[in-house]
Amino acid sequence: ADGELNTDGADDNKLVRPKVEFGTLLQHAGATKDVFTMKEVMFYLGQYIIQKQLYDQKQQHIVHCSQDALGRVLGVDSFSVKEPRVLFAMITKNLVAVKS
Ligand SMILES: C[C@@H](c1ccc(Cl)cc1)n1cnc(-c2ccccc2)c1-c1c(C(=O)NCCN2CCN(C3CCCCC3)CC2)[nH]c2cc(Cl)ccc12
Repeated sequence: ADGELNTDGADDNKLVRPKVEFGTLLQHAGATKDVFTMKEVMFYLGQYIIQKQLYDQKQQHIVHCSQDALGRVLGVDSFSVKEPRVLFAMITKNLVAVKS
C-alpha cells in the first residue's frame, strides 16, 4: 500500500539504485543487476547476512556487522531486525531513487 512502511520496503513499486559499495554487497549475495525494488534489496541483504553468518546465534534477530562492510555502509556496529524503521533509514542512505 502507498506510504505504508512494511518489512518489504517503503513502496514495492519504486525502483532504487544502490550506491557503489552497497551494490557490491548485494552482488556478493547473488544480485546480478544494478536497479532493484526495495523488496529485492531486502531479500539480498537477508541472504548476505545469512551467508556471512552476521546474525547472533543466540539472539537471531541481532545482526553484528562492525567487522564487515555492512557495518561500514550502514554506519552501525550492530542492529536488530525488529526495528524496520531504523533499518530502512540506514539502508535508504545507500540508495538512489530511479525515475520509473
Ligand atoms: C522479515 C525480514 C525483515 C525484512 C526487512 C526488515 Cl527491515 C526487517 C526484517 N526478516 C526477518 N528476519 C530476517 C533475518 C534475520 C537474521 C538473518 C537474516 C535475516 C529478515 C530479513 C530479510 C529477509 O529477507 N527475510 C526473509 C525471511 N527470513 C526469516 C528469518 N530467517 C532467519 C532464521 C534464523 C536464522 C537467521 C535467519 C531468515 C529468512 N532481509 C533482511 C535484511 C536486513 Cl538488512 C535485515 C533483516 C532481514
